[in-house]
Amino acid sequence: MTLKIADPVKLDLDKKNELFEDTHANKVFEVECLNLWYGQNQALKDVNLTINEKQVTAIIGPSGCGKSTFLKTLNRMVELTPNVRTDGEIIYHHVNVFDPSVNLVELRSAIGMVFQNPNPFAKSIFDNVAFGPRIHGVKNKFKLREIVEKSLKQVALWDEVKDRLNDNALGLSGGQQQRLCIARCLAVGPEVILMDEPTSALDPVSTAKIEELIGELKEHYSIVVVTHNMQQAARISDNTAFFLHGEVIEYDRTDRVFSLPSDPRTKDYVSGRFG
Ligand SMILES: Nc1ncnc2c1ncn2[C@@H]1O[C@H](COP(=O)(O)OP(=O)(O)OP(=O)(O)O)[C@@H](O)[C@H]1O
Repeated sequence: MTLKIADPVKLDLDKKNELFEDTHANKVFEVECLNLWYGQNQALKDVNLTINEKQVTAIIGPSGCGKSTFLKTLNRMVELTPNVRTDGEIIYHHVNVFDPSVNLVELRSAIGMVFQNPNPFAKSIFDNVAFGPRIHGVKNKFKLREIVEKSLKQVALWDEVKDRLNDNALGLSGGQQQRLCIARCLAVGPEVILMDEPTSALDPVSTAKIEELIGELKEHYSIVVVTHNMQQAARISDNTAFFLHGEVIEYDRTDRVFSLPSDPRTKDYVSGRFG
């Protein structure tokens, strides 16, 4: 783990967050000078950070600090909100995601998203998982069945639902519905999974299962997770970014953010003094 400058002794602490870089990890995103406005309201301010491949990156911070906005900007879902304006760059595979040539359907398949409240479609368990592949033109029923089985196995739901794949997904428990939504996301073969408070609507047992699943998924996927739960961030993430009023105050290895934060505002937040 090194910083991107030659002489750490001369490190300007204000710049440290922007320069944190794990030189052993490949980058999946390089976010540079990202600003975002909803109408007149600036929600992201000069965000600079790199997100590592096949690691879990946690985004923490008090309500309204821009966590969800940042997450939804990574696959441009934020643009579904009217009057959004951005500047800066998000480099993903050497391409700026804001480039007009970027195909948004492809971008959002490669960078999938799981939301706070499980949101399965009012369709069968099978059809929920097969939905994305069908949109992408997979028609062969054996191929679809293979994708559905693989995706449900990846989220450890297969054994619980294999005998009732035609039942309505809304009959599943909240925790099962959330695992189904993750399976639905995996079925289109993403590289990155964005999770917006994926366990905040779940009971402790279901939460533990999702946390365990996140630990397994990072072997194959890069995961960015917004969480209000600092213990959760500490348990599941490799790196943590602390946002405040739309700015990244601190970004570092999770153990350092929680045990040796460099900014007093991070220290106050992680020790529960505000937020
Ligand atoms: N659709 C929207 N239209 C206008 N302003 C918005 C919209 N969504 C968010 N904002 C504003 O952008 C800022 C950041 O909001 P955001 O939802 O990203 O914060 P957050 O950190 O995810 O909050 P929370 O933890 O409460 O979910 C806030 O000032 C919020 O009011």
